[in-house]
Amino acid sequence: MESENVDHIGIVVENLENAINFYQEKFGMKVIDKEILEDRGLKVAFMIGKNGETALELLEPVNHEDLNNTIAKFLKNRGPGLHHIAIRVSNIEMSLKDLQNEGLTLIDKEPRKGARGHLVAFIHPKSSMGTLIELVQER
Ligand SMILES: C[C@@H](C(=O)O)C(=O)SCCNC(=O)CCNC(=O)[C@H](O)C(C)(C)COP(=O)(O)OP(=O)(O)OC[C@H]1O[C@@H](n2cnc3c(N)ncnc32)[C@H](O)[C@@H]1OP(=O)(O)O
Repeated sequence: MESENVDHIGIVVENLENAINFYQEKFGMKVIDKEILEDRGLKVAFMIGKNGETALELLEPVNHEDLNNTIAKFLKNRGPGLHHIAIRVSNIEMSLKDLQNEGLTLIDKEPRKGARGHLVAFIHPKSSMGTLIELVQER
């Protein structure tokens, strides 16, 4: 399959506003999008630097105590920090088929609507060298 670029790097945080201030004040990054993903129980912010190629996606669970929420569970088990990388592709359905044929384990067999209205799908970290990988197709 072909990748376009690293779309974003997902970082789990304890407190979204504190994390936004940190990346703004220390690294001069700016927020390009902030939303609450009701269906995922997440508050997210995307931040970029001056040239804006690859974004950071900061993720905080709406309810830290809900351990059915993957991000709340991650925060409890591993603490804040790097969570996933997202690779942008032009045809997500074809990329998923290719990766499945290559023997990777798909968490999402079908793409679904993710942040910023894009189509997204995740690959299991156990089949991708220990890193959770998200595919993203812009729409
Ligand atoms: C905003 C929106 C978007 O981007 O548009 C999103 O949905 S973003 C982000 C929120 N959505 C997601 O993350 C969806 C995809 N993620 C998932 O489905 C889940 O988090 C899994 C990756 C399947 C892990 O869930 P599970 O309940 O199995 O977790 P667990 O704590 O029992 O961990 C099982 C094993 O996976 C490892 N593990 C867990 N999370 C990991 C991560 N982020 N990166 C690498 N390894 C990870 C644990 O260390 C453990 O390894 P050991 O067995 O060796 O101890």
